[in-house]
Amino acid sequence: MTRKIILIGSPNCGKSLLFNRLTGLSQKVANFPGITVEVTSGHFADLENTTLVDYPGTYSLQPISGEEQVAVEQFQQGLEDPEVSHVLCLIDVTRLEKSLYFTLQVIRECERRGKPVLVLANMMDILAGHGLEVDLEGLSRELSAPVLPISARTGKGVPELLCRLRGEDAAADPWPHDEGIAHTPDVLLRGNAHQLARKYGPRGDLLVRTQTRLDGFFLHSAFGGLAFFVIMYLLFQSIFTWAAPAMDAVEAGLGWLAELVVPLVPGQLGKDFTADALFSGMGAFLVFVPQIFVLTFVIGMLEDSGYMARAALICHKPLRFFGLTGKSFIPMLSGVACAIPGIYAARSIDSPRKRLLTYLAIPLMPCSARLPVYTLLIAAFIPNTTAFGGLVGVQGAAMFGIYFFGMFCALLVTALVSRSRADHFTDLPFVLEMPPYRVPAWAPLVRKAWQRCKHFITKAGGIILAVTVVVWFLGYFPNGGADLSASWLGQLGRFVGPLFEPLGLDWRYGVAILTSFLAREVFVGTLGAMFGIESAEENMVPLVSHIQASELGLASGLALLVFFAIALMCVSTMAILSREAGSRRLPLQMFAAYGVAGYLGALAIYQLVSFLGG
Ligand SMILES: Nc1nc2c(ncn2[C@@H]2O[C@H](COP(=O)(O)OP(=O)(O)OP(=O)(O)O)[C@@H](O)[C@H]2O)c(=O)[nH]1
Ligand SMILES: [Mg+2]
Repeated sequence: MTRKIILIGSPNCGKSLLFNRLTGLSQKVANFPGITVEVTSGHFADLENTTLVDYPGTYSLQPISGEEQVAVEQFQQGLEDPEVSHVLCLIDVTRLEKSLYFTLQVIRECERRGKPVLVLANMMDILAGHGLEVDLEGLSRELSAPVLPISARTGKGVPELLCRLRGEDAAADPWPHDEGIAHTPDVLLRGNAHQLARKYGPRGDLLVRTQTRLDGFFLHSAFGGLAFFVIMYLLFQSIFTWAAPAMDAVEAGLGWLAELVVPLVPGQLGKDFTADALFSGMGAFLVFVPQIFVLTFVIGMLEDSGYMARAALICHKPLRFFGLTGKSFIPMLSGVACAIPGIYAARSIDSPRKRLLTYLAIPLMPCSARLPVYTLLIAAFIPNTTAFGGLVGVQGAAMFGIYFFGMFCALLVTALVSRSRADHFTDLPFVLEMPPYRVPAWAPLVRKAWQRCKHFITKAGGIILAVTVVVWFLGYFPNGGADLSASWLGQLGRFVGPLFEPLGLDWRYGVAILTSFLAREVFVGTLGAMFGIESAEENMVPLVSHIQASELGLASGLALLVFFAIALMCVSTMAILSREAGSRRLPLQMFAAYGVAGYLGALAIYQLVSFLGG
C-alpha cells in the first residue's frame, strides 16, 4: 500500500529544499516567501511506496489571502486522507517564534484528526555557524511532539528522519499525544509560541544584529539606491564578461566537431545538410547557452542571498508610480530569465488589478530567449571596445541599454494602462516579509542554472531544429544551394520582403523574423542556416561576420533590436498567460498590440538613425 507524508511549514522555512533532497526532484527554491504556489508530490528516493507532498507556505491556518486559503483547505483535505500517515512540520529555528505559532496550529489540527506530527527544526547549520543553540528536548516536551534537528541544506539529520519514518528508531518514544491542545484557541497558541520561543530559543541577538546592520546599508535612502544600481549593472555586465570565454570555447568546439564530422557524412547533399542546417543553424543557437547559465546563476544568487526582497522594497515606491507594487518586482525580474516563471510568480500579488498590470509588463522584460538575438546583433553592430581600463565594455553597455529599454517599455505600458482607470492609487496595502540574509548555496545554484540551460536547449532546440531543417530545405532546393535568392525560400522572401524594407532589412531577415514568432531564438538559427547555405564553403565562420559582411546599416540593426525588445514572440508564454490570467483574449490582445508597437518603434528608430546619418 502507498502512503503519503505531508510536508508543511511557514513560508521560506526550507520545505522545498528538503522536498528536493528527499525526492530527488527540483522544485524552485529561493530565499523569499511565496515561492511554492502549488501542492507538489514526489516519491521518496529512500523510502518505498511513500509519497511526499510539499505545500505552499502559509503564515497561519487562519488564511489571510486567497492563496493561503487554497493552501489551508488543501492541507485540511490532506488530513482527512486515510493514506496520509505522517505530517512533517518544518520550522525555521532562526525565526522560532513565527514558526512555532504555525506549528502549534498544525499540531492541534493533527491531534483532532489523529495524525502523528514530526517537527523538524530546520536551518540548524546557521545556528551552529553562529555558535548558538536551541533546547530541542525541552521544546519537544512542551509541544508533545518529537522534534528532530535537521539542515535541508547540508543534509544533516536526514538519515535520522528516514529511520524515524521507517519506524526503525527503537529508541524513539511512541508518538506522544496532548489531548488538551485539540481545544486550545488561536489566541492562546500565539501566547504559547511567544513563551516557548523565549524559553527554548537561541540566546543572544547575534542573528538579528547582523541582519539589521546589513539592512542599514542596503535599505539606506542613499547607499541603498546606489547599491541597487551597481548590483543591477553588474548583473548585466556579467552576462557579457563572464560568459565570453565559455562562448568562445563552445564556438571553437563546434567548429572543430564540424570539421571532424562533415567529411564523414556520405554524399554532397548529406554533407551540405550537416554543415549548413545542423552545425550552422543549431550551432548559432548553442553558442548562447553559457550566457543563459550566467544569467540564471546571478539571478539565483541575488534571490538566495535575500537581496531580492530588499530590491522589491526599494522599488515599491517607484513602481507604485507606474501602477505596480513592490511585489511586482520579483515576477518582473524573474521575467528577465524567462517570462513563464515570472508569470507564475505573479500569483503572490494579492491585488487582481496589480497582477493584471504585472502580466502586461512581464513579456516586455528582456527574457533570456532575447539574449541570443541581442548578443548577435550587438556583436555585429556595436564596436567591441572598452573604457576605464576594461571596466566598462561598450557592448556590455549596449546590452544594459537594450535591457533597460525593455524594462522602460514595460513600465510605460503599466503607467498608461493604470492611469486609464480612476482608482489608480487605491488598492490593497503592500506587505512583504523580509527574508534573512544568507550566504547562497552554490551547488543548487549551479544545478538550477544548468537545468535552465537544459530546458532551454530541449524546449527551444526541438523547434529550432525543425525550423532550421525546413529553412535549409527551402533554401537548398530546387537548385542545390547554388543561389539562395533563386530558391524556394527566396521566392517566399519576396512576399514578406516589402514588409521589412521600410526597416532597411532584406528578405532574409524578413524570413528569420517570421520564423521567430514561434520562439525568438529561432531567429538566430534561421539566419545561421540561411547564411550557411549562402556561403557553403566557409560556413563554419561565426554568424556575426556574415552579418557584418551583408552590409546591414546600424539603423537596421537598432530597428531589429527595438522590434525584438517589444514584440511578443513566444507561443509558450501566451499559453501560460492565458491559463494563469484565465483569459484567452488577453494574450491575443497583447500579441497584436506589442507586435504593432514593436514594428512602429523599429520604424521610428530606423528613420531617426538614418536621418542622423547612421
Ligand atoms: N542555511 C540554510 N538555508 C536553508 C536551509 N533550508 C532552506 N534554506 C534556504 O532557505 C530558503 C527558502 O527555502 P525554500 O525551500 O524555498 O522554502 P519554502 O519553505 O519551500 O518556501 P515557500 O515555498 O515560499 O513557502 C532558500 O534560500 C534555501 O536555500 C537550511 O537548512 N540551511
Ligand atoms: Mg517552497
